[in-house]
Amino acid sequence: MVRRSRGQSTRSIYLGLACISLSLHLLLAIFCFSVLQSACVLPTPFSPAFVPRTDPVSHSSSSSAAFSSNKPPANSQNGERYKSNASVHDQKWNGSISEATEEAKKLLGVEKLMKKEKGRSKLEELFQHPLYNLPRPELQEDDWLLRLKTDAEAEDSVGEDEDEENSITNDSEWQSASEEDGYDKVTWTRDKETHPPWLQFQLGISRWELYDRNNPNLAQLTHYLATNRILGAVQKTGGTQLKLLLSFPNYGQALLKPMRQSRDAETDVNLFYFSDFERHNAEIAAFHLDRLLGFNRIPPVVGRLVNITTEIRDITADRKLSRTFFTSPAGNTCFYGQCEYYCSTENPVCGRPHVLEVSLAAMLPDLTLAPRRSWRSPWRRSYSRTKLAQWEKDPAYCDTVKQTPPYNSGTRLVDLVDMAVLDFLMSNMDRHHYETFEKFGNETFLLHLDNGRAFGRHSQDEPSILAPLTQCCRIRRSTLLRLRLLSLPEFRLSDVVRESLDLDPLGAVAPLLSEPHLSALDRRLAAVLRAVQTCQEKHTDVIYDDLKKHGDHWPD
Ligand SMILES: Nc1ncnc2c1ncn2[C@@H]1O[C@H](COP(=O)(O)OP(=O)(O)OP(=O)(O)O)[C@@H](O)[C@H]1O
Ligand SMILES: [Mn+2]
Repeated sequence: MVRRSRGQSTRSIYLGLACISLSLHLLLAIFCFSVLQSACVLPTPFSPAFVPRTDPVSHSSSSSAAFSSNKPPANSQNGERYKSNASVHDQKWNGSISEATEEAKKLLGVEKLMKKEKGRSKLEELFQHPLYNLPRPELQEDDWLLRLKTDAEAEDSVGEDEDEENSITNDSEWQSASEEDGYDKVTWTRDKETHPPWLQFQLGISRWELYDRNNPNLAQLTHYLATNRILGAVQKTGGTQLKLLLSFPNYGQALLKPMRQSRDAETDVNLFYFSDFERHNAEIAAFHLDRLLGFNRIPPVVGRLVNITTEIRDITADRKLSRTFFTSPAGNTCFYGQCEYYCSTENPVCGRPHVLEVSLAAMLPDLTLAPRRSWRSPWRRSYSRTKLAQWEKDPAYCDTVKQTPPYNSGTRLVDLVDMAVLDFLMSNMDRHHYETFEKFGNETFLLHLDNGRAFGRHSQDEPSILAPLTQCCRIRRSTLLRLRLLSLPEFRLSDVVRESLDLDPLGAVAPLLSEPHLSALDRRLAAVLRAVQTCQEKHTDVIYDDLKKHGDHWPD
């Protein structure tokens, strides 16, 4: 009797355990199902991991959409996307849990997305910070570099265009060219919406910056540079190294710099700064870094894979360039062009066998429309193997500079310091000149053009690049506060640069900056902050307070 009841109770314990185990499994299954499902519906075009990382060229459209995204992921547009994707997956995953798991495993980058969800996007958070959204002064008419002529002006000026500097006559000038083979028919009107991205970019240049980071045109511009058909390619004159000017069917142009050495090759220690090769990835990374520092003073640059046989050799009308093409012993198409440095058979630019990585920079308006002034940098190096420049010998050099126009008034000196900070972070020793738009006189930003010799070495820093800061002990408050922000773990400079560069089409081929270069950025940022600290210990007027007009709630 006792044995039977004991047998019964053992059976009910087993039954109970089986029930508990079953419900636990069920719970686990429900939990897994919900986690996997949310991992699959999270991707939006704002997330670079959403993009298959095997086809860099075709993925550029979504990646450049991500480019301009400064909005939080939880905006209404994404909310809508979330809903519709969820319902698709509800239908799809009516099958068993194991099927669902398999489906989930197949998805690329799920793990990365889940991490990202947990960690949020540092880049998006950075661009939402008040220091990146300072109220801008209302722009007056003469604060824009270019403007479209009114109908009346356009009619008056037929045949006498020289009268009107800085104005574009709209479509009439382009009509004749559109008859040429390959160009698009011009359908632009005075309405901004009808303008191709390159024209919107040029019309958006103001006295204070090259572009507005929040303008959606920026993404369209980089997308079009990365994907548009190449109609023409000629050598670009000016400067010392090989570069090409590409033309597109919508009349846009781009400045091409080719990959000349492996991305991770550190500059040879025995090469002078003025003998180093230029790097295509440095041009791309410099644009991203400048944007992350809140400067917006480098024309947008994007990476692209080009077929040098079909997209350059076969279409170029530049005889001097086409004569330099050859097939290497390894069967790769190569060319070397004509220029002062490294344009010889011994230093060819080669495809694999035809494909070459390049950087493409959006072109500034033609010099006839928007003339620029080139300024010799007071901290220019000697470009000699033996001589030192004056600033390298005289510790009080800045006292002289401070008294010399245009550095004796306005913001020119702190503009130079901004440029020195950018250059120190990326170790660019080649800033011999800088340019400004003539129209804006001395009250304007400095163009940070030509960054090809940056990011040459990661294992070493070059303190002399910071001379404008260490010798003048002056820095804009907004710059300093942004630098401090970028030194915090939640916005760490290396992390936001990595995330930003991941959005470039070439980021899918290999990281545009290797990890040692990224950590060098953090190390150098700490050095800049230490230099400011040292200045503050000796001087009281280190900070140029450009934030006063925005209220006094900023920390010191
Ligand atoms: N995005 C651009 N749009 C229009 N013009 C540009 C652009 N970038 C550069 N330039 C012009 O082309 C010239 C040459 O470009 P860059 O300085 O990059 O070439 P480089 O061969 O590296 O020159 P250098 O030998 O002087 O270092 C620049 O001085 C500048 O005036
Ligand atoms: Mn250069």
